[in-house]
Amino acid sequence: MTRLFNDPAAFADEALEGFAAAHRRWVRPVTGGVVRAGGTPGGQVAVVVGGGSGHYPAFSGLVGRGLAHGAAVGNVFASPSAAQIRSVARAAHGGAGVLLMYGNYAGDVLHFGQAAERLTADGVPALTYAVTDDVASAGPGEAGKRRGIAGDLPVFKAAAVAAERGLPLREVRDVAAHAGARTRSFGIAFSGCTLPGADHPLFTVPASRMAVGLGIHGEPGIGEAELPTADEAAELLVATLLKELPEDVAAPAGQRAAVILNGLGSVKYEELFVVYRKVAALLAEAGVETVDPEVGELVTSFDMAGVSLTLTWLDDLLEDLWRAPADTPAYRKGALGEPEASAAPATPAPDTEDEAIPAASDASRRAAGTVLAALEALAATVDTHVDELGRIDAVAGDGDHGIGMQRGSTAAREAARAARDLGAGAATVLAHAGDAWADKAGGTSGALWGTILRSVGTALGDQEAPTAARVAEGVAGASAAVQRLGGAEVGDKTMVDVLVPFAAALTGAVAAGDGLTAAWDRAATAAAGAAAATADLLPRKGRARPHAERSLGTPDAGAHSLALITRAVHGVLLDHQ
Ligand SMILES: Nc1ncnc2c1ncn2[C@@H]1O[C@H](COP(=O)(O)OP(=O)(O)O)[C@@H](O)[C@H]1O
Ligand SMILES: O=C(COP(=O)(O)O)[C@@H](O)CO
Repeated sequence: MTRLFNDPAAFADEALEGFAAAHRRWVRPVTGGVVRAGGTPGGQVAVVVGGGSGHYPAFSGLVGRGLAHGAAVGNVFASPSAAQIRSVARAAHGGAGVLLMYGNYAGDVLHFGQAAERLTADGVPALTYAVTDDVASAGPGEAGKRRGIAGDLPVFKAAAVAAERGLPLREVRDVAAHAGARTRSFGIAFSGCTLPGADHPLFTVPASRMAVGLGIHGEPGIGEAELPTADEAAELLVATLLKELPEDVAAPAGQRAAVILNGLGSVKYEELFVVYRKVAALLAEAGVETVDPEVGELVTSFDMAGVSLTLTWLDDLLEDLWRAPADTPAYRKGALGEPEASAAPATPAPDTEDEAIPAASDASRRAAGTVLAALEALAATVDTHVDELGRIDAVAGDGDHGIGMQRGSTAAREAARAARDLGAGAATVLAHAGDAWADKAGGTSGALWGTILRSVGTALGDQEAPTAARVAEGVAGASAAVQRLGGAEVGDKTMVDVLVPFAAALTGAVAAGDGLTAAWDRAATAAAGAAAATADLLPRKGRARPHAERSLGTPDAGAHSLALITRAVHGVLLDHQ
């Protein structure tokens, strides 16, 4: 239970503010996260890590010498936005490029990928690496789909030490990939976490049972079993990881491994030690030499009761990098010499970039009023359904869809209003709204909704009066852009299952001669049907994928919210026709 909070929507920002105030020796706050207080030494690759809030000490607590140069921090259980990541990376840049590192989640992949593209366009060389250590989240044949959990730490550390030793950007990424390929984790949980402001946990486990194969976002495990003793828990964790050796490790005997026994938030250190006692014995029995083991909270999930085991199978290089000293707010080992001189801030992060408002025709400015009304209706419908969207998302996901949509749609409405007040046309109002949505919400839906609004705006332009055909073209463009960006297809149980039939119905009705309002009405009806039909699908993308069976019978959260929004926008079109 999270008891101490103010406005739940401000929780992540306020926690970061307090963290930075408490740890000035190590970190300096910048827009979107924190960087090392002493900066990045000139000519050194900067390793910028990041992810959602709720996982402390990941990610901000891992910034300091011997570990990350900066951390981009998103909302609770939602990836930071591309704008946040870009800002942190520019502040951390020491002149030799930036490696962006994160766990393999849809929102992180989208936003860190977009940030890397924007940084490269800014003249800051940037590469990405997603950690995929959780063996429960996909089979060995699909290792690229696995989530990142406590294995983040050894992989981040290997890359950061390689950067400190002067390796160039590509080689630092190669070291990250090498460490990632040799890192595996597996966990169990006894109760889910409760998000700030929520009155019940994201999942529960019966008292005599445990969830097997936990996630770090309050996702339920992939299975359930009898509650074990501490020794039985250790046996399960060790046996699972010994079955999952990396390709280039033939057998455990004779190997060395970095070991992390990670508490997820409310398992006591003493309990962890009782489990570790057996973990150490079992690894020794298997002939594995443990190197600098860590027992404690390193990647958490609020107050979730759970524990995970991570093994990084070491070779000489990885052992050297794992043993290297580190000095961060939450992770310290060994002794470090005097800090090197930091680079002059090569690419200071702009706090805000005021985009000029391009000239618009009177007709487009009038249309901008309708666009603003549509965004107001959109935000109002999200507000009304925020709890319902969270509940649907919690069935197999992380329960944050309502909060994320609320943050995004509120920011979009405010940005649209400001742009409209400055005389913007329809395209510019939608572009500002889309950027604000992606920036303030982060997460998968933030990136995708930002793209939807921008795509529709591109089709409308700032000069012509929007016709029904242009609106339909814009929606079809948005549908194609979402599929390109997120890689989902119809049938994967995502918002694409609604966006594609919605766009097709709108285009079809307009081509058949319907006016915009009538065509939109038909399309919104098709959207509602398509959203309901996602209840029968098994998810193949996003957070819900590892819990596919559990989601049967419940519609996809993003599909449902999109259908609700299309109906709300129809109300605005009726009023403005
Ligand atoms: N690859 C994808 N393509 C399109 N939509 C996706 C994809 N992955 C997830 N989604 C949509 O995003 C929704 C989840 O949004 P949200 O909960 O806000 O993001 P997150 O999962 O990052 O917390 C899902 O219900 C689904 O509709
Ligand atoms: O949840 C996180 C990011 O993934 P999303 O796909 O945006 O939910 C974050 O907590 C882990 O980085």
